[in-house]
Amino acid sequence: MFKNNDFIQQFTNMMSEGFIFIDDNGKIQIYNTKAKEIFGIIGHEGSGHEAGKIEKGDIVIIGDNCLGRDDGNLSPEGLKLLGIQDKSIEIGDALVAIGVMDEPDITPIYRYSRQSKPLDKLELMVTFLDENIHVVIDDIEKHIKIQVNHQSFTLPFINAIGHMVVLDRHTKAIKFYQTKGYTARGEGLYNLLLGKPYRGKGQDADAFDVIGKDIFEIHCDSETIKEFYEVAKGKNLTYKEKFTEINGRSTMCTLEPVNYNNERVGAVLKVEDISEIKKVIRERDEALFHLERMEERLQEKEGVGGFFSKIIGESQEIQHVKQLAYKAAQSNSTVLILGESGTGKSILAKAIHKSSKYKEAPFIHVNCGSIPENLLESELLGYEGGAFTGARKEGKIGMFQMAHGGTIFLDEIGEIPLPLQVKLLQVIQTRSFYRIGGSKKNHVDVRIIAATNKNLEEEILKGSFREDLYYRINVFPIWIPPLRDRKQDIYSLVYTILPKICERIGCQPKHISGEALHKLLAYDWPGNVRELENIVERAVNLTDGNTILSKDLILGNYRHLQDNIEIQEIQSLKDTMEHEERKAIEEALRFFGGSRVQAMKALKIGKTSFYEKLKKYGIE
Ligand SMILES: Nc1ncnc2c1ncn2[C@@H]1O[C@H](COP(=O)(O)OP(=O)(O)OP(=O)(O)O)[C@@H](O)[C@H]1O
Repeated sequence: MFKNNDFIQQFTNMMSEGFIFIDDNGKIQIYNTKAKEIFGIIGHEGSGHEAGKIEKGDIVIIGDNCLGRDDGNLSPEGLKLLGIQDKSIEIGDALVAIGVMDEPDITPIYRYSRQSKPLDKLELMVTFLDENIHVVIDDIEKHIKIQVNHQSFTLPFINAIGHMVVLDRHTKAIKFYQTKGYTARGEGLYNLLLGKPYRGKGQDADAFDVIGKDIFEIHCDSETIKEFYEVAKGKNLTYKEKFTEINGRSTMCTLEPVNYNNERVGAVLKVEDISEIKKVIRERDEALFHLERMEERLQEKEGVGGFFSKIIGESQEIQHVKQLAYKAAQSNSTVLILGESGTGKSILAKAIHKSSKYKEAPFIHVNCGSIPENLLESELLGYEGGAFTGARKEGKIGMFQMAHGGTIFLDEIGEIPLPLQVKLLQVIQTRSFYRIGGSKKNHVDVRIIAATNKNLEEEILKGSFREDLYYRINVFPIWIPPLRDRKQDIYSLVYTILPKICERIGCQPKHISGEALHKLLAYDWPGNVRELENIVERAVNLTDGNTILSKDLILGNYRHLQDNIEIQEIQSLKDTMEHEERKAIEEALRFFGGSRVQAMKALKIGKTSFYEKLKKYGIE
C-alpha cells in the first residue's frame, strides 16, 4: 500500500497542470511532475554533465540578452570576474562574451549592444584558446545559441534570459551548460560566477527533490509566490486562471487556501504553462505593430537598411552617419562628406546617390586629386574642338554634363587649384558653364556631393581654399569618424570582409582567433577601413591553416611587405632602382586602394614627378 502522501503525489503526477501544495510554514509538501517540467526541475536536455562549480581558469561563454534581468542579477561589476572591465556596458545591455574565470592575464572577448537600439542579432564568432566559439543572440527567432566546436546549446526566451556554457580550461570538456529552469535551481549566471555549485544534468544526475524546501528557495519572490505564501499563512484570497509570471515563465495560475478543521493548513497553486500561447500572442501583436508602421518604415528600411547596408558597422557613430546620409538622400542639397582617408567617403557618396531620386541616373566620380591640374578644368567642364593643343578635334563633354540628371561626386575637392575653384563656384551657383573654348552656355541639373580628408577651414586660413566655395558646398555636412574612434565596428567589418576575401581569392573560409581580434582592436588604424581590408587580405594570404593568428597580422607601414624581397640576380644599379621604384609605386597605390594623392604623399614625391613615373612604368 502507498503511504498517504505517496498516494496523493501519484495522483497529482497524473494531472496535466502543475500542482504545488505548501504548508502554513511555506514548506513544499506536494510538487507534481508537471510543475517540475514547467519550471525546469526535471527534463534536462543535452548530453549532460556532472555537478560542480566554476573554478579559476575555466572558460566561460555567456549570451545574455538583458544584463541584470533573469540572469541572477549579473551586473557590469560582476563581469570583472571574467576580466571584462568596460565602463560603457550598462544594465539592460545585450552581451555576448567569452572570458576566463579569475585570470586577468587572459583578455576576454565580448560585444554588447544597447537595448535602446536593439540589433536583430548580436553575434560573436572567434577562436578562443584554440576552441571555435560562436555565440548568437537572435532577437527574431527569440533564442540564444552557444556553439563550441560542433556542440550547440540553445535556450529560447520570451523576454530575458542569461545563457552560459563553461569549459574546463585544460581538458576543454563541457563542464556546464545552462538549461531552462535555472531560476528554480538557483543557477542564475551571477550565482554561478560567484562560485555557487550547480547540479548535474543528464541521466545520471540526481533527481532534484524539492519536498520540504521553502517555496522561496525554489521560486524567486514574485507577486504570485508572495500571495501563495500569505494565503498558506492565513490570508483570505483566492483566484482562478490569473495570468502571471513565475521564474520568468508565463503562466496561468489558480490559487486556493487549504483548511482543515476550520484552520488554515496551507495553500495550493495550480499552474499552466502559457509560454507558447504568450509567444504566439506576442508574435501576433508584433506583426500588427509592424504592419501599422510598415509604410513609413519600408521607405526608411530601403534607405538605411537597404542601400546603406553596404556600409558596415554597429557603432552609434556609423549609425548616425547612415541616418544623416539617408536624410541627405531625400533632399537634393549639396552634401559635403568629411573624414580621413579610407573611412568610406566614396562608398557613402555612392550609397546616397543610390537611395536618392537620381538613382537611375549617372553617378560620376571625379577624383579631383588624381587628375593633373592642367587637365582638371577640361575634364570637369569639357572643351570645344581645337580649344587647345592636343585637344580632340570633335571636342569633349565634361563630367558635369555626363552627370546631367544624376550626381557628380567631387572627391578630394580640397585638391582643386584656386583658379578652378572660382569656376567651380560659378557652376555650383548657376548650374551652368561654358566649355573651354566655347561660347554656348550649358545648363545642367546635377546633385553635387563633395568629399575631402582635409580640414577645409584650415585650408581657408592658409589661403588654399576659397571661403565662398566652402560655404557653397558645406550645405549638408556628414563627418565619418575615423575607425580608431569606433573600434566596435572592427568586429562586423572583419566578419564581413573575411568571407568575401576568401571567396575572391578562392581559399577555404578562415576564422580569426581571439588574440588576432585583440591585436586589431588595439591598433590605431591610421589608414582606416581601407587599411583594415588590406591587412585582413594579407593575413588571409599568409595564414596556412584556417585560423588567422595574431602573428599573421602585419600592422603598420606597408613597406613591411618589402622586407622579404630577395634579389635573385645581380642587376645594374639603374635597373634595380627602377624595379624597386615601380614596385614601391604599385604597392602604395594598392595600399591606398588606387588613391594617387595618398600614394604620392606616402612616397613623398611631387605631383609632376609622380605622374611622369606612372607614365614611364605604364601604371594605370
Ligand atoms: N563602413 C564601411 N563598410 C564597409 N566597407 C567600408 C566601410 N568604410 C570603408 N569601407 C571600404 O574601405 C575602402 C575605402 O573606402 P573609401 O574609398 O570609400 O574611402 P574614402 O574615405 O573615400 O578614402 P579616400 O579619402 O582615400 O578616397 C573601400 O574598399 C570601402 O569599400
